[in-house]
Parts: sequence; structure tokens; C-alpha cells
Amino acid sequence: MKEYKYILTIAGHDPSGGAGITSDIKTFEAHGFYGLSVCTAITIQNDIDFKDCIWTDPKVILSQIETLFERFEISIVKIGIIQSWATLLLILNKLHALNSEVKIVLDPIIKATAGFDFHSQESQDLLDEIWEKCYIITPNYNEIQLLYPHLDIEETLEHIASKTNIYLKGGHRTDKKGWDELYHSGIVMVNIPPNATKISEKHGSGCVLSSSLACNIASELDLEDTCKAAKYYTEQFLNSNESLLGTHTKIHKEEI
Ligand SMILES: Nc1ncnc2c1ncn2[C@@H]1O[C@H](COP(=O)(O)OP(=O)(O)OP(=O)(O)O)[C@@H](O)[C@H]1O
Ligand SMILES: Cc1ncc(CO)c(N)n1
Repeated sequence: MKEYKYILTIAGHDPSGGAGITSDIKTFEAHGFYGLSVCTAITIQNDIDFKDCIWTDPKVILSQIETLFERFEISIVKIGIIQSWATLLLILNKLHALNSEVKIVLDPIIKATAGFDFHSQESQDLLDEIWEKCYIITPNYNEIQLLYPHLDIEETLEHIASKTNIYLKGGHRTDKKGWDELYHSGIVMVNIPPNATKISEKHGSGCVLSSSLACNIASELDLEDTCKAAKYYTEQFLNSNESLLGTHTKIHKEEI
């Protein structure tokens, strides 16, 4: 079995530590991996109020990625907020050029729950190329509807699932809150229901889920078990305390 040590996150900085690179690295370390990070944006936010975002120059992002790959063997990358779909494609192309086997978990953040638009809807032609370069994408219920406004959810899922795996997060669902779904190999749908009856909701839960997923992919479980383990970890984290920011608890490889 391939030995993975490092996981890279390419995402924004949230000073509250609930979301973004700080949260990702805490999650990686709790799963026993060494976290590397490239910061795509400095954000001005706390856990309830997103005020602004200052983007990193894409040249700096690419150059930091190259420099990390010169030194570390990186096979799994999580991607969070990125300025535009065009910049995202540049990053994906760079990652594949540096490691043709790289597995990418993309959290396609379009809107912060606390209110801030990251992407406009203009460059949709790029989307198919983007999905094909990712191993799995992790939109929430709002994001999946924003990706292709002219399609309904089923049509959107079917379209994207023909190109990549989708972990659809259900934290914002009004019908079945906390019910997630995995779409893979075309359109096989797997329900991932909540494990706990009561969940203490927290800012940044989506970042924890996608980072845990990246770690579990490194552990080479099958995709359905990978997703179920990430959902379980996220709920443990959400229920770690009743405050808005959670506590990461170290888990051991045998628990994944
Ligand atoms: N009330 C809840 N009950 C069960 N699971 C939940 C609940 N809220 C969030 N989750 C879980 O947390 C994870 C993140 O889901 P969510 O849809 O909130 O993502 P997100 O919108 O990207 O996160 P954020 O709200 O931090 O931006 C999912 O696995 C989801 O099922
Ligand atoms: C930096 C950052 N990434 C992602 C999100 C979405 O939770 C956020 N609020 N902030």
C-alpha cells in the first residue's frame, strides 16, 4: 500500500479558525497526516459574519504549489475558496502537471453561509474541464443549484456524475437535514444519513467534511466507506462541544 504522509490544502484563511486552511490543517493532523497549505485569500470574517476577501495573486499560488512539490511527495490535495473558475483551472492544470496521479477533493464554495459571493456564474464553459480534473467534488445543497441554474438538481447531478464523483452535503437541506448523498460511477446514488440524532451546527463544517474526506482517500478505503468515515468524523467534530467552533480529537488510523 502506498504510504501517504502529506496532504495539501489550497484554500483561504479564516481568522476564526473554523473554516479554511487552519481548519483543514487541524483536521489533517487529527487524522495523523502532516498538513501543507497554500493560502488563496485573506478573509475578514468571524464565525457569523463574512465581511471581505483579499485574493492572493494566482502567480503566487502557483509558485507556492511548485515549491512545495519540489520538497514533498503530494498525492492528495483539497481545494477550497478560489477567486474564479479560470484561476481554479490554472491550479488544477499545475497540480496534474506536477503529479499526474494526484487526487483532488474540490469544495466548490460559491457562497459563504454567513453571506459572501465567491464566484459569478459567467464562466460555465470551464466547468466540465474542471470536474474532469477532480477526483470528487463536495458541493452543498445551495451550491449544486447555483452551478447550473438552467438545470434542475437531478439533471445537474447526472451531468456532473458523468465526469467526477459528487459528495452532496445536506447540512442546508430543508427536507432531510444532515442527509448527505454520494453519486459515483455515473449515477449510483448512496445515502449517507446522519449518525447522531442531535447535531450542534458549526461554522466551517463543510471544510471539515472535505478535509476528512481527503484524509480518508489517502487511507485507500473504498469510496463509499471513505465518505461514510468522513461524515462520521464531521459529526463527532460538530458534537465535540456546543460552541460555534469545534474541537478536533485525534483519531487513529485503525478507526478510519
Ligand atoms: N444539522 C445537521 N445534522 C447532521 N449533519 C449536519 C448538520 N449540519 C451539517 N451537517 C453535516 O456537516 C457537513 C457539512 O455540511 P454543510 O451542508 O453544512 O456544508 P457547508 O455548507 O459547506 O458548510 P458551512 O455551513 O460550514 O459553509 C455534512 O456532512 C452535513 O451532513
Ligand atoms: C476561508 C473560508 N473558506 C471556506 C468558507 C466556507 O465555510 C469560509 N467561510 N471561509
